Amino acid sequence: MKLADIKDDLEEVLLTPEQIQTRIQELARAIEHDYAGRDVLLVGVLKGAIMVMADLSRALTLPVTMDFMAVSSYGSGTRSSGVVRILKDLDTDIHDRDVLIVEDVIDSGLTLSWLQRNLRSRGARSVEICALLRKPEALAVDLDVRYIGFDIPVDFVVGYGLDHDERYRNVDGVGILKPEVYS
Ligand SMILES: O=P(O)(O)OC[C@H]1O[C@H](OP(=O)(O)OP(=O)(O)O)[C@H](O)[C@@H]1O
Ligand code: HPA
Ligand SMILES: [Mg+2]
Repeated sequence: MKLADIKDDLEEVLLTPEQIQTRIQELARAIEHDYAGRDVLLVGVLKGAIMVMADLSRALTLPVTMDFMAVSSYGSGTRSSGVVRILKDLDTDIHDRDVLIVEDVIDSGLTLSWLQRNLRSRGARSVEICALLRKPEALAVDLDVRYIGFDIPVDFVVGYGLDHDERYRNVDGVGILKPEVYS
């Protein structure tokens, strides 16, 4: 679906598909530079990261391996509960591996703060974060993020993997959801 198909539900368009793809190419160049000659494992955080994972991995000229985790802290609400549950764990042993977590959005930061600590405790050589979006004014924890696509306002956003109650993930860009749609 295109942003235009959900325009009635949107307050405004935040990022067009073109803006997202341009930024993903830039992130890919930075990652290639930093990980040259290393064997990187991309860890996508389901489900939100599916689009970033698909596009970023294909933008890279490095050979990578990919794995996925599913964690949930939101349920169907629009606020993080802070309680992170593993719904699906990695298939990969990450001891001594260079891990790059791929995420769609950093909101409170609670999910990634917990996940980064969890993966580091498994003995990974490095655990860095690449997130397409970050809401600096919503951050509730200090988070060490290596690669960031866009800093955005605190509004609830959907599209390009991001859902509200499981809808809108298949929209090609990112838009701000009208508050009346979720309240
Ligand atoms: O920084 P935080 O406040 O922790 O929020 C960010 C997290 O919340 C969303 O996931 P969600 O739990 O909604 O699952 P989903 O990816 O399946 O939508 C999003 O994809 C991040 O993983
Ligand atoms: O703005 C958001 N949109 C969708 N999912 C989210 N999870 C945290 N913040 C968001
Ligand atoms: Mg979600």
